[in-house]
Amino acid sequence: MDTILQFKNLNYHYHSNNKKINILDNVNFSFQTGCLYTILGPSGSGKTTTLSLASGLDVPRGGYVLYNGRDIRKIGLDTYRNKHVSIIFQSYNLITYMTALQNVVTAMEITGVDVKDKKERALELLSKVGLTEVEAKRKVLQLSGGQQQRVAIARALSCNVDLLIADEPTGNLDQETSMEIIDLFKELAHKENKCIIVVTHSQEVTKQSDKALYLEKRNLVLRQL
Ligand SMILES: Nc1ncnc2c1ncn2[C@@H]1O[C@H](COP(=O)(O)OP(=O)(O)OP(=O)(O)O)[C@@H](O)[C@H]1O
Repeated sequence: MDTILQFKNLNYHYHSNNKKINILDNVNFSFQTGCLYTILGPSGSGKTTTLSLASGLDVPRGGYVLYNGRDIRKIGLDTYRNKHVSIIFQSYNLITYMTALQNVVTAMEITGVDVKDKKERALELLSKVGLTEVEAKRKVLQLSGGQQQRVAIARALSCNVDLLIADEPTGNLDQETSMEIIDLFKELAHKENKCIIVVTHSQEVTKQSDKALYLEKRNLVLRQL
């Protein structure tokens, strides 16, 4: 296991009514490949902020986010988001008038991934996440919530990244389907050496992760599982 993502003296605050509100205060943590992490914490504690910083959607007020030892601002936030990290959302964010297959192929075209036969690669990824070819060729709205989240995961995998970041990926799913999605994340971490970071409110999801982090007093604390 190698360190892929590192928070170094990370600070984040915002101003409200001329008052400085601290969200993250000197956070230091290293995330490794081959590991599924969950981040838990009360509403408003800064979980989404943490994911936004990790995925380069926002920049810290102080400190660094390092990807393979390099400050992501030096890599360039657009390049980082395009080539090194994929984000999975609770609401899937798929293009609903397209098929599952078209969604994955379109993502590959946008990120400019270097694959000869994009359709074949997309079908392979959709099969890996548990969708049949018939399901892959259905419009996404004709798929269940769990199947749509699988499409979102296949899309995230299509740009060959080793770092997947998911914000409440099972928030819209029932318990059984949530566990299936978490099993899939675990498999990707353990068999394909991905680093997967999942924000969740669910204790059940947390129990399935390799390492559980809790946002407490503006810091990330490792919790015993
Ligand atoms: N730039 C900003 N301006 C104003 N408020 C902000 C800003 N950034 C974050 N906040 C506030 O900081 C707090 C932390 O937000 P964040 O969304 O990260 O929390 P969370 O733990 O993900 O919450 P939830 O579980 O409800 O999604 C919230 O109260 C949010 O409104």
